[in-house]
Amino acid sequence: MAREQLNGAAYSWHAFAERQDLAAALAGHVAGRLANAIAERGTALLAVSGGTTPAKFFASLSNIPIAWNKITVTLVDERCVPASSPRSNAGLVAANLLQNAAAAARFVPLYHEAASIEDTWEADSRMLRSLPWPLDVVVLGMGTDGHTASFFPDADNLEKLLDPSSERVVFPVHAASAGEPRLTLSLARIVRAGFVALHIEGEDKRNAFESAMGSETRKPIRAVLDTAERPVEVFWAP
Ligand SMILES: O=C(O)[C@H](O)[C@@H](O)[C@H](O)[C@H](O)COP(=O)(O)O
Repeated sequence: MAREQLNGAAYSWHAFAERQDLAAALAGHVAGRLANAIAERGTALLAVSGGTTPAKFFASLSNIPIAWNKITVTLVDERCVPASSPRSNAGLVAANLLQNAAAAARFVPLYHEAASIEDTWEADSRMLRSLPWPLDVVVLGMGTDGHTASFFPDADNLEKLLDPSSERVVFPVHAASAGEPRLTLSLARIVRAGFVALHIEGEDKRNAFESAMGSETRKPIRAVLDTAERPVEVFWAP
């Protein structure tokens, strides 16, 4: 687990030969952090990303016997679609993580089918503020464009999304590259987590990550690494 220092970005690189091995190892790290949080403060707050990468990790984590009834799970970001949509991160989490032992966890979604994304945003801000912040664990994904969460490079409010001093919990995101309108946790909430993991798979994403570490143009994933209160733990498999 070499600690890499590329142009000042502090992170630990955990490489695995097989994606299933990564899933089991990441699940073990996350479960351990959640159990520690419960021991320390009687509860734990976990935020996970969606997309196509995390399903194996979710399945591994769902089977680990920790005190899931004391854990709140929420999302790093969400597509503004019904939970029944195949694009829904809430639907992905329900089908893959909130199963087995983890079925006892409390899940708090970001998106509710409301009149507008802004209505959802306001409602979510009030509801999400009541969660037991700070995050104990956050698991991020990344796109080959260097986005993470819904911090898309073409987002119309990217500066606000990446403001480390923001008091906002959640922001609406409109970005042509995002597909649907999104809701995303603010960078400020993500970087204060006790454990920040980045889960990426494939050569394209490894190249994109290394490019973001060395690039003059500051990609969103680099903004997270630069402002995280602890080195980000990167989990990668080919
Ligand atoms: O809602 C989402 O899409 C995610 O939260 C997003 O940040 C994701 O982690 C990356 O886009 C990678 O997605 P893949 O795992 O599909 O490559």
